Amino acid sequence: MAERIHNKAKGSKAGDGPDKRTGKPAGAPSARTKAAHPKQQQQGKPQSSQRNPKLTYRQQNPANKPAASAENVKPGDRIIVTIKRIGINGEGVGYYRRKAVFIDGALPDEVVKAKVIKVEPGYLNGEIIEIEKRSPQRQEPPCPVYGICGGCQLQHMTYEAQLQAKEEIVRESFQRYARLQDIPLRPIFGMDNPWGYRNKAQLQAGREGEDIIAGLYAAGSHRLIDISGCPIQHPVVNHVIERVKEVMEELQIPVYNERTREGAIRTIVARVGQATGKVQLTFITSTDRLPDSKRLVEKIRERLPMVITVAQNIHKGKSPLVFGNKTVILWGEEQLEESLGDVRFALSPRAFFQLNPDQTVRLYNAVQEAAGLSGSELVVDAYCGTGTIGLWLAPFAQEVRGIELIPEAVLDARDNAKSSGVANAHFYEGRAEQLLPDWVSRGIRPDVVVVDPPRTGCERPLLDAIVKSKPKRLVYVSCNPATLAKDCQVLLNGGYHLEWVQPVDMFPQTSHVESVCSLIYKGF
Ligand SMILES: C[S@@+](CC[C@H](N)C(=O)[O-])C[C@H]1O[C@@H](n2cnc3c(N)ncnc32)[C@H](O)[C@@H]1O
Repeated sequence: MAERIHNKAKGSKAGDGPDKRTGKPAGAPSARTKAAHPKQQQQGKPQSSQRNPKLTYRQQNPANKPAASAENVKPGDRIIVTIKRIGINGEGVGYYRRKAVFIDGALPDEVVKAKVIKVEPGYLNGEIIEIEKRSPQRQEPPCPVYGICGGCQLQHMTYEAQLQAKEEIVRESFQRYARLQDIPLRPIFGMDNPWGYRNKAQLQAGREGEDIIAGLYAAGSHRLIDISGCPIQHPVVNHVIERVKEVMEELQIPVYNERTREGAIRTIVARVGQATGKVQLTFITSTDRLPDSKRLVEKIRERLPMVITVAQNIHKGKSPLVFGNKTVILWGEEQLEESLGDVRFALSPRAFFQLNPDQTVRLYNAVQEAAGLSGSELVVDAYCGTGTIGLWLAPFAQEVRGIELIPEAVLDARDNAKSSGVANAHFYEGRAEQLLPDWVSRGIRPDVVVVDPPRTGCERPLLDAIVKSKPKRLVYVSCNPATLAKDCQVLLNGGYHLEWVQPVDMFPQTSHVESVCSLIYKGF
């Protein structure tokens, strides 16, 4: 089922949508009635100032009897919660009779009346019914599909408050998981303009009546939400996506239907080069043949002069990966040129590249500072992806060795080294938790190790090999403060000292926060 919601907020059936956590209908409002969505609710009523402050909430609201104790709480109960902080997924976190309550769309210092929707031994999930006391940090989210498309979690919060919340998330994680009460936390690197920063859109194609739509599935469902003019997407990318939809509609290009397994185009991917403004456009198809591809390319070339590549990637299977293995260039250049600082990249349609280039430069500068290179060091870049961090550091080191699991990413890393003229960086395919211990057992002792693992953090054998080989500096880059703090605790127990933690806001309006940790080996 597909749904189209334009900036002008056409009618929608979003109210049937499931809740992110439960997958059950959550009564999310349509774009037309968006002010009613918890994340978009502007003012709770009645005003707490109109009440008799001497009466308890229960005395003032006899009909809304709160549940007797946290143990007896059941789904459907109404509870009053004061929100203490923003949780790792962007939800408001408060306590009901000492039990944690997670409430989507609630902000710190707000008092909310919530319906309990899930009861677990350690926590409750609630849904806002009414905001009793509203935070001054609450704002009207600019996006008409906010709270429905699931891409952003914090648009209902001022940017300043988002940054503060992200610092708190990092601090809280170290307190909770590393038992460090007072960490050397630097102020987060925020963006001057926290909108329009994403250089790539990857949108599912669908149909609504005669219209072609492109968007994301509503969280936990197969309901496609059309996204027009996404405010965190680069404007050129938004423009390209809109024109491409028009051309597909004119030519009646068949889009893939998940249910019937008929049609061709599954996903539209548009990536803009930050330095050039040129766009690489890829159609991911479920079939080898893309119907009417010649006229499709012609019309795109006529209307979108910034597009320098039209590629087709074939993904026939059911795999959850977005791209298939085969890519054909239908017209134009094989690769998109991109650069970060002085490092140049040539990106094939499937190649991974950071989505926020400006903040990536700030992130990598922090990594470079933490690495403290003098030119004589052997640096290991574990979990290196397409080699971006290793290539950033290579001019300041004797040698860089990157380790990456995905073979294509290793090939891209080697290509990127070539196109940037970097001769002292070598990239190895394998598991960091196997290759590094193996190197250490063969007497290879890195001076600096950089780790940038997936959200799950580093595998224990890797941490053990680091502690065993004692590189003088360890740089931990992480997109998950919880696993970062847990892994840091292992390293601190192994003789490392936490010099500083630098959070970086790579994805404004979302709850994600990236951090760089500088750790120095001091022994005991
Ligand atoms: C967060 S990304 C980091 C990418 C890169 N450092 C960058 O800045 O673009 C994590 C990378 O680790 C890779 N990976 C996942 N598990 C791995 C493992 N056990 N050993 C080596 N690489 C792994 C993933 O394929 C992915 O490219």
